[in-house]
Amino acid sequence: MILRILVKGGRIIDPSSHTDRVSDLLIEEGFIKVIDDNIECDADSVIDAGGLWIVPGLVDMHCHLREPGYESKETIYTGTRSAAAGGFTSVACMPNTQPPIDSKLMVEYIRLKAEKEAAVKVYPIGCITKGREGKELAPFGMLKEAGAVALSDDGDSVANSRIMRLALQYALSFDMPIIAHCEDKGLAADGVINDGAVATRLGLKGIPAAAEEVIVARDIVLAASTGGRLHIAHVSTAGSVEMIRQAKRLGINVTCETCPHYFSLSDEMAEGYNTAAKVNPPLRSPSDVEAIISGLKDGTIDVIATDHAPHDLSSKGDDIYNAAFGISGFETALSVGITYLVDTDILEPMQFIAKMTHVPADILGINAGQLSIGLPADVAIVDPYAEYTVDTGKFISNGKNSPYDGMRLKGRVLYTIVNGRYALYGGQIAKGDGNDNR
Ligand SMILES: NC(=O)N[C@@H](CC(=O)O)C(=O)O
Repeated sequence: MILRILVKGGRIIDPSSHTDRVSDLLIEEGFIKVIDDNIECDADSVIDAGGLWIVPGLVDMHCHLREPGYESKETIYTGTRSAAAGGFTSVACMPNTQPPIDSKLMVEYIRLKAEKEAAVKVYPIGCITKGREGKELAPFGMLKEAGAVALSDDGDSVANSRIMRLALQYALSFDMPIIAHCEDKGLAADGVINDGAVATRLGLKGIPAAAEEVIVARDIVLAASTGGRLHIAHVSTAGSVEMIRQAKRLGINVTCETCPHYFSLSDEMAEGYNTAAKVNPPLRSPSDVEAIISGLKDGTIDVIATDHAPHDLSSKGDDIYNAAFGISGFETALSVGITYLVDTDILEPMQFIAKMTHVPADILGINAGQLSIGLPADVAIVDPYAEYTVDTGKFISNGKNSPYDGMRLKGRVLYTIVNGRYALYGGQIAKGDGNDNR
């Protein structure tokens, strides 16, 4: 096992300490030991990081690892290796598994399985309601005690406003955020792509922006009246961004995330009845994409999360009506951000990295997303200039469902270090104890 890793001459970007400078970083026995210019010492592994970014291991507050219940789509083993390939060192997984994560036992199951098999740190998110049925609150206190970091019925809204109100109130006692999937099922009906010109041209049933926005509005009202901690998941429309902007101005306790596909792709991707572009909420119009970008720029949108939603080939198929919603997102998230936000000068590297590191970590209340002396060494080393063509056949994830397949993107993760051990080395998933393939 490697005890010392010395990273030489990289651009250290640590938004939590407002650091952006070229320096060396020394990792010893799992922890960040020194960050300084010209560290001279013997090390078991030395990385020449000239021209590379050294960033805190990325934190994803919204992903689907599919275990238990949907192991043909993904497992904790494959999903966390896919996360490592994308530079993530901490991921929070959604509870829409089978059975759902709505009890102490289920949270413990995920944590034990992760302890044995995961390549990165896994933080379970518990259900808001028992069985995700929207009827009765799950036991928040027990979920928290077992290690759940947030609550969500993701995949569905809590349709009953009274239950949602109770959830926001009750979660306050445990200081847990409620992560809201905002979708009015009556309005979304059996739509498959965004309701708009593209849906009309293709003759497909649309999901209107209002399906998201009416629930965003409701949940903001409920957060205002309860003081509860509301985090709105996968924001996709201009109307949602504007409401959240106003809510923040009014001092309402709300944060939100968007996903790489909502700032880089529009509903035009559905052309050719492309099932890889079918996702919930759907890819929206170009003007929504613009609004998401301005929300990221002015800070209305706090977090970039992947909503990594892997599916097997048979769940996607060719029939857009029957295909499952979801995009396999871990392995393209960072490069989509570099290509569409940093390279285009919309965000500074520091602003961009903040939304994928300490900001989601702070919302979840986990000790991650920063490069500080004495903290566990969770680090990603990235070549921000490397261009490549996405080939989903090469994804580590079992989910090959990505609309970026064949696209040119910029930015590659070369090394991912978790607790001072390599999970990714030279772009390859590490074997054995994490340091065997050096
Ligand atoms: N985001 C998606 O398109 N899919 C999610 C669930 C969901 O949020 O609908 C999934 O679990 O596959």
